[in-house]
Amino acid sequence: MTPTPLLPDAVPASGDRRRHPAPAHLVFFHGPMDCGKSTLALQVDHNQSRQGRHGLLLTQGDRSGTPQISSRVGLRREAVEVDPGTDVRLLVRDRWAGGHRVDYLIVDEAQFLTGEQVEQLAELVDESHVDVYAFGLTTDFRARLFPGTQRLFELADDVQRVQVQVLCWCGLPGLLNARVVGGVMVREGATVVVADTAPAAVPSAEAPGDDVRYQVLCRRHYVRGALEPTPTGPGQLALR
Ligand SMILES: Nc1ncnc2c1ncn2[C@@H]1O[C@H](COP(=O)(O)OP(=O)(O)O)[C@@H](O)[C@H]1O
Ligand SMILES: Cc1cn([C@H]2C[C@H](O)[C@@H](COP(=O)(O)O)O2)c(=O)[nH]c1=O
Repeated sequence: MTPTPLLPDAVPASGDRRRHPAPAHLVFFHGPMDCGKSTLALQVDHNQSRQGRHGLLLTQGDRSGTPQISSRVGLRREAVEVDPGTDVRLLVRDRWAGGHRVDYLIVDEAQFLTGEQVEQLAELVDESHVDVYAFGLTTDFRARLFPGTQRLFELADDVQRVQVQVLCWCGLPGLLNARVVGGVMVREGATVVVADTAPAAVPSAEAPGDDVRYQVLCRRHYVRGALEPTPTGPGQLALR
């Protein structure tokens, strides 16, 4: 953890402790792609702001290509884009310096945070009484924890798997994100390649000109690399 906390000597009226006497929390909601994380992020923001609390929305590499939190349900809200060099404590402090309240943070695409940024979030919770609600992928296309996710698992007060099930093509719950490049499932490449689950053409630095998409699979079909059954592949059909 960083030993030099950016303690807000003059925390503005953000933490009205009479109305919110409970300690602040770092909560992490996680799941595979398309399980409703961004939708939930916007719902949490909506419910918090209805209480008169003031939130700051952060994201990184939203699929829309713009600084916003966008849900496939159709909801979207403007957000502040962060990158691996952003000190989230300074972001909040700058808001306070500008006279804005920040009672809570909504952090979408939290899997892309660095471990240090997760520690900064924990510091905001513990030292400045800012609630943090983070939303992100559990694992990458190699079925390994993202670094930000791992640190959130380690530090969050509360870790919750998003309840909505994404279904593999076989009907079982989908847990793992397959990356599909040019129609083929790949297991090597850059950790971060922003793209959707819908089959749309997205230029990729690692495979220029190829379409990149993701498909959520159950573990068995992820391990076997079975994107879907094909009429010419009885072995794949037999997997069902
Ligand atoms: N037309 C629709 N009607 C109802 N629900 C939808 C529709 N389109 C998408 N969804 C829901 O939105 C979910 C994806 O939400 P989203 O917040 O974009 O996911 P994530 O951020 O986890 O990738 C889907 O699992 C599905 O439940
Ligand atoms: C598995 C995996 C995903 N990504 C990218 C793809 C999308 O842009 C986001 C996840 O978006 P969602 O809101 O959860 O649908 O992450 C990646 O860069 N690397 C991966 O391994």
